[in-house]
Amino acid sequence: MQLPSTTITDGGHITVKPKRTLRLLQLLRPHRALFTAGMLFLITNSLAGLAFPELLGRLINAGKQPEATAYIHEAGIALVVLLTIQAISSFFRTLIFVKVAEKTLASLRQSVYNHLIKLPMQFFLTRRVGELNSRISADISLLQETFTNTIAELIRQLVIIVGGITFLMLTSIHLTLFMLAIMPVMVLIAVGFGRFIRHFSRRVQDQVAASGTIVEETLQGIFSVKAFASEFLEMKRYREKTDEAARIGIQNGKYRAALSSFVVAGIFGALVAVIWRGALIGLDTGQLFSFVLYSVFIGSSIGGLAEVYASLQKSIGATDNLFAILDEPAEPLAPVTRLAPEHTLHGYISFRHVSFRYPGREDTPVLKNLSFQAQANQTIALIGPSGAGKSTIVSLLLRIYDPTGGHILFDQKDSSTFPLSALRSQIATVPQDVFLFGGTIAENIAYGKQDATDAEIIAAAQKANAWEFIQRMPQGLQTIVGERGVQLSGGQRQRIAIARAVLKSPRILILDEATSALDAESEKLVQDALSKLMKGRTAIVIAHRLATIRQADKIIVIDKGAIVEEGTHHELISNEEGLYKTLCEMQFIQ
Ligand SMILES: Nc1ncnc2c1ncn2[C@@H]1O[C@H](COP(=O)(O)OP(=O)(O)OP(=O)(O)O)[C@@H](O)[C@H]1O
Repeated sequence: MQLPSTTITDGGHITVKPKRTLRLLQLLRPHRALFTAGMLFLITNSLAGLAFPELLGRLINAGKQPEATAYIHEAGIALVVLLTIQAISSFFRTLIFVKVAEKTLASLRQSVYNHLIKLPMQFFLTRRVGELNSRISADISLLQETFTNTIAELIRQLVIIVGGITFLMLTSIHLTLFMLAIMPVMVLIAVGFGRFIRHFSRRVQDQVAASGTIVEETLQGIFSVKAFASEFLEMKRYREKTDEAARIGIQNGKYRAALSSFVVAGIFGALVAVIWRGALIGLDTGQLFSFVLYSVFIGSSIGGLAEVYASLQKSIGATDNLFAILDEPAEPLAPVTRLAPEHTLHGYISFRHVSFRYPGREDTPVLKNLSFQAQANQTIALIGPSGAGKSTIVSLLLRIYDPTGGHILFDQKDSSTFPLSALRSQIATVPQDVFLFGGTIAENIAYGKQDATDAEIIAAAQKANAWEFIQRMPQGLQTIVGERGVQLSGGQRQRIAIARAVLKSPRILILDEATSALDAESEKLVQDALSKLMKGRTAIVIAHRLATIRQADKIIVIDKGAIVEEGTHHELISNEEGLYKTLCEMQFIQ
């Protein structure tokens, strides 16, 4: 995948760069008013949290004041008010951030999908679809966390650190500096240590998983284990893996033990040192109490900041991946509402000296200087051995790819002068491997024409010889086809695809004959439907069974990307030396 120039990867580690952070924040732009409101609640919430230790300190000290009861009530009520403000602001802050995150992610999902579906075929050639899909959903979930929590946490922690230090400075600059010299260092060491341990725990889990795999595999393949008498070998392998897991686990335990003593000695030690020093310089109980509480707040915010930074780095990596997809140039597609007269096809097709190499396989010419014509309403059959280049011709016709040499003309005009969507909307394909979507039969037929009425769908199904079997199904047109149409037979799927093409009523028809033979009856139904469909249209037929193309106006024999013969069945069959004759003989056709 082509990554944008701003991506900086350093041994798999992604560093935060301002430009990339900005790109992440730009996603929030449409919701900036709502986001700002959320920010206000967040800041209110953080400030209220900040006042908490101070007020608590006052409450503790209130007993020593001359009119103790009044002071105690005052401080107590102030704390209740504070907690109410905190509760309310916390509610709205969470609500608003979730709203912003959900809206942002929905539009991000939509733009990534909308872009992805418009990317040219060559993008998909080098990527695994499953991987792309899980990548995108993982990256988007990461961003969900960022927009709901991470950004808010970052702000909250900054407010607490800055505000907390200010409060402390007001109490005692000397003690604050003392605290700052030891507390953050201890916290950061603890965070770093914690991360190291987490990495170690992952290694333990991997080892345990590896030993689990041995159990699973050997039990599934227990027959082979016994047949090869390898029980003792497997026992040894399992012992090694589990012993290793135990060894790493014990080592991990040592680090954990060290961390907990460090937390007790280091962090609590730092707190003790602060209280000690504070007592020495004469702070009273209340002041000392709020001082310690602020120190804890600040310490945990510094620790939290390190986590937030790591999580932001991951999100920026995720946005880089998503933006890399968005930065890929898409096909210039636009919805076809009405065909302009100059873009209406009349059915004449001409290949002129067309050459082609697949992107990424530039060293292998697939089509070599290919020229042929199809007059309007003619049927042209493409035949030739497997790998000759027949499907490639179809891909070029649909402009899935553009030729690397030569031209393809529709009605004497270069194919590149037609808008892609306008061109494709006038061509229908009935492919070999019919792909049916998981919806109803009606939806699948209407794929050729989204606004088709039920009557039109039924008429198309009748023309495609599909109506009879659809009618026999309990739910008729509303029958749900299973994933990839598994509940339908090959012949039935083909007839649905034909009905789709009937409904689309294309000017040009591309038929890729199924290689797997249908039974005689299905074959006849499919052939009948196809003959009806081909009438009055230009048809390009990729034929595997030569018996079906005798009536073609022209048969083009392709071998290794070049045309080796061209003519009608009768012309070609009389050439004793020809490839067509040989192929016919192999299929017992006279
Ligand atoms: N996406 C691709 N990337 C690279 N090479 C490809 C790609 N698709 C096909 N090819 C190569 O192009 C050549 C022509 O393939 P094509 O699918 O057009 O042949 P075909 O005549 O339709 O074969 P079949 O009858 O088996 O379907 C083959 O050598 C094939 O390996």
